[in-house]
Amino acid sequence: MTIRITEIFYSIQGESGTIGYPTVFVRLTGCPMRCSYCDTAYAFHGGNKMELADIVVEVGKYQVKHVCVTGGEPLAQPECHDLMRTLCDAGYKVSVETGGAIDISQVDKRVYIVLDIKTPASNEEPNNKYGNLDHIKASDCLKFVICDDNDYQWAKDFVDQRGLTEKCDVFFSPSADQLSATQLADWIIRDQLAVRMQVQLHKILWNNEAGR
Ligand SMILES: C[S@@+](CC[C@H](N)C(=O)[O-])C[C@H]1O[C@@H](n2cnc3c(N)ncnc32)[C@H](O)[C@@H]1O
Ligand SMILES: Nc1nc2[nH]cc(C(=O)O)c2c(=O)[nH]1
Ligand code: SF4
Ligand SMILES: [Mg+2]
Repeated sequence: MTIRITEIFYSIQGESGTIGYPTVFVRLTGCPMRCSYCDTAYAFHGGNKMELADIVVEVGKYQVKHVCVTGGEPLAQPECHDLMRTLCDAGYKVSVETGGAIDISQVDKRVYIVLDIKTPASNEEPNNKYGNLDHIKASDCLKFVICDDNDYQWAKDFVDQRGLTEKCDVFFSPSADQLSATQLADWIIRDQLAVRMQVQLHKILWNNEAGR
């Protein structure tokens, strides 16, 4: 079984609930979406087909507990499920970053799902598969990348109306170079939201899109 891979690298997790852990990133190639702010457009095309067994060998070169399966859109390749299952079986703590346009119901229950809900300014909000919310575990998380004040209001209302902070962690993150982190923090405090503020740690540390 082969999977198209853009890169496998070791860094510090810069996002979501596992932020700060040394992590191996497996970045799958290809994405059906085109978010306005996407910092990973280099993963839309290209990459190399790799055997699942060779991916596991590459990950095994690092002394690490955490593996983050990302992209592109990792779930766009159905073989991603075999990869995640194999990594879980090997004892890794596996997370998957998904943009929410593809069904998550078949994701292995041991995997920590980071489900991005696309906002209006991403231009991909119509592609959110809202049925995915029914498959989120209490240990998973939801994430909103906020581009402007309209996105903030939209995300706030979305979370409020569905009581999402009662369901799992909810992250609000500013779109890099588009919305100031301080502005987003001020809005969250003003409205006393029960969400978790997040900035991409790797961009602070290395000022690049991946941190590798
Ligand atoms: C590159 S995506 C890959 C996984 C999946 N396609 C998704 O969108 O969740 C990983 C994460 O980076 C976030 N991201 C991409 N570009 C960003 C930017 N310019 N500022 C902040 N977060 C960004 C995405 O919203 C997503 O949560
Ligand atoms: N350091 C680092 N942390 C990350 N967390 C999620 C990433 C992603 O691109 O999905 C990412 C990434 O690209 N680099
Ligand atoms: S879904 Fe993820 S990889 Fe695809 S365009 Fe949006 S941020 Fe980029
Ligand atoms: Mg990234």
